[in-house]
Amino acid sequence: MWRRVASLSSSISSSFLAQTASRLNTWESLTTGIAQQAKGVIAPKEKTPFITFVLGGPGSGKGTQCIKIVETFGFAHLSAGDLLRREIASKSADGAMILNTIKEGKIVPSQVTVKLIQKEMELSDNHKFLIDGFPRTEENRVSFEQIIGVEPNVVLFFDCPEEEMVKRVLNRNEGRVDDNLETIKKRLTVFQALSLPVINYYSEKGKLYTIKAIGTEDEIFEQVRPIFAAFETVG
Ligand SMILES: Nc1ncnc2c1ncn2[C@@H]1O[C@H](COP(=O)(O)OP(=O)(O)OP(=O)(O)O)[C@@H](O)[C@H]1O
Ligand SMILES: Nc1ccn([C@@H]2O[C@H](COP(=O)(O)O)[C@@H](O)[C@H]2O)c(=O)n1
Ligand SMILES: [Mg+2]
Repeated sequence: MWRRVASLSSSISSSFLAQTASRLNTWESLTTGIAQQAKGVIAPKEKTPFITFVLGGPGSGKGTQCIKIVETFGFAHLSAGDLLRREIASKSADGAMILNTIKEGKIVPSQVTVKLIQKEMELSDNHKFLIDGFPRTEENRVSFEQIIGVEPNVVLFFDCPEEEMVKRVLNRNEGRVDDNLETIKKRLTVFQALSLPVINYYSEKGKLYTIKAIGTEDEIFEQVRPIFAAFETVG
């Protein structure tokens, strides 16, 4: 588990703690922070996180390609949509609000989604994360930076024509409440208005890798593979 109770000795000097705190890498902001480290409550994670945001319109094939990335490169896959659907299924306090938002093809308040992602990251033993379907809006993006305190290393954008996305979603057959023509149209509008600006932001930052998301699943993965292979070589 990422967040472990540490057995740091209470006899550790304050100067040592100050030095340690100053060396803490970005991992620590995932937890409740340096203050708790200094109190000896939480042990730092050994490895720097490697974060990939996976973006693209509804049905562009994000989830499908994430499965292949996990199999090939050993990432932990955190799908924002799956985490939200799990909240609905667990009948949590936010469940009804999340269900209505998803049915409307709108975006759940960032605080809710980021907290779910944060919890999963903390529970994971992995340090390589694929965060699928997030950030969907500038608000999502800023909220992640503020709460988690890290930026992505890589941003993948699955670029797919609208008619292909609609066809795939309508054929998905997984019983999702948003897989109907009415909601898909709304989701496509939200994607254009709110998600494309986030994609442009990462393009300007030089972090964006655009994948032409047409062809077979294997053909598309052959565009994805070299991106992660290059990072593996770097170390
Ligand atoms: N290259 C492909 N060719 C044809 N169908 C595909 C391809 N990739 C994925 N699919 C199918 O399209 C549907 C949507 O794919 P997937 O669920 O991966 O998309 P997504 O981007 O995660 O969508 P959403 O944002 O709605 O979760 C699935 O039924 C999947 O099996
Ligand atoms: N960052 C996000 C991600 C998703 N949602 C809501 O969930 C719906 C389904 O998401 P998928 O990634 O599984 O397609 C999406 O349409 C949103 O309603 C969200 O609010 N914020
Ligand atoms: Mg998906």
